[in-house]
Amino acid sequence: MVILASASPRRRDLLALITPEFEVAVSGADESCDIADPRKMVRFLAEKKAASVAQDYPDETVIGADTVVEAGGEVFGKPADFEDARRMLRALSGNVHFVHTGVCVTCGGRKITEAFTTKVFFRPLDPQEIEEYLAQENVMDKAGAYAIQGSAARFVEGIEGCFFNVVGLPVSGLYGMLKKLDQV
Ligand SMILES: Cc1cn([C@H]2C[C@H](O)[C@@H](COP(=O)(O)OP(=O)(O)OP(=O)(O)O)O2)c(=O)[nH]c1=O
Repeated sequence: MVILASASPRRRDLLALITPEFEVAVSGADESCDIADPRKMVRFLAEKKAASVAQDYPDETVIGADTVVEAGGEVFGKPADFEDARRMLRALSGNVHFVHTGVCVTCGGRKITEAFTTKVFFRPLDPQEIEEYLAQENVMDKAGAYAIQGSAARFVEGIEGCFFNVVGLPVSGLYGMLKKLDQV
């Protein structure tokens, strides 16, 4: 059985594109981390989430993931509050940023961890549209304070890399990891 160690409804929908049958177990792992390098950070946190659920399901295939946004040398997780969200969107406006998702799959003592990166180009946003967007969409549970799958789509001029990685789970990358472990 495959177990998704995640409370994210987006990750649930994306994993369903790979396998129709899986269970969800929410990881109690705390997400604090003092690693500065974002790709190392997301790998570490993905491993932590998978490991905390694998304790209860040692013989199952457990998937953990973590997503952050890297912009101009800063790393953005989920915003702490509205002001933080505003600050993130202002930093992303008219700039290129990177979305990194770490994925860890554990399976009966075996473990694979990878980081996937997508480059995202935002057009310049005026302060009013940032306010309108923040009033309209719940961004508090989104890394970088936006959802590419929602109305922030209109901010995005283009991407390089996996779209689904930005939404929280690199579908083809995860498929490859599960295949290596003979789980698909
Ligand atoms: C950039 C971006 C992020 N996100 C989401 C994906 C992740 O759910 C979230 C980043 O937070 P995470 O801490 O990676 O994940 P989570 O807390 O939602 O879920 P869990 O730890 O239980 O697995 O941001 C989008 O949905 N769309 C986007 O465009």
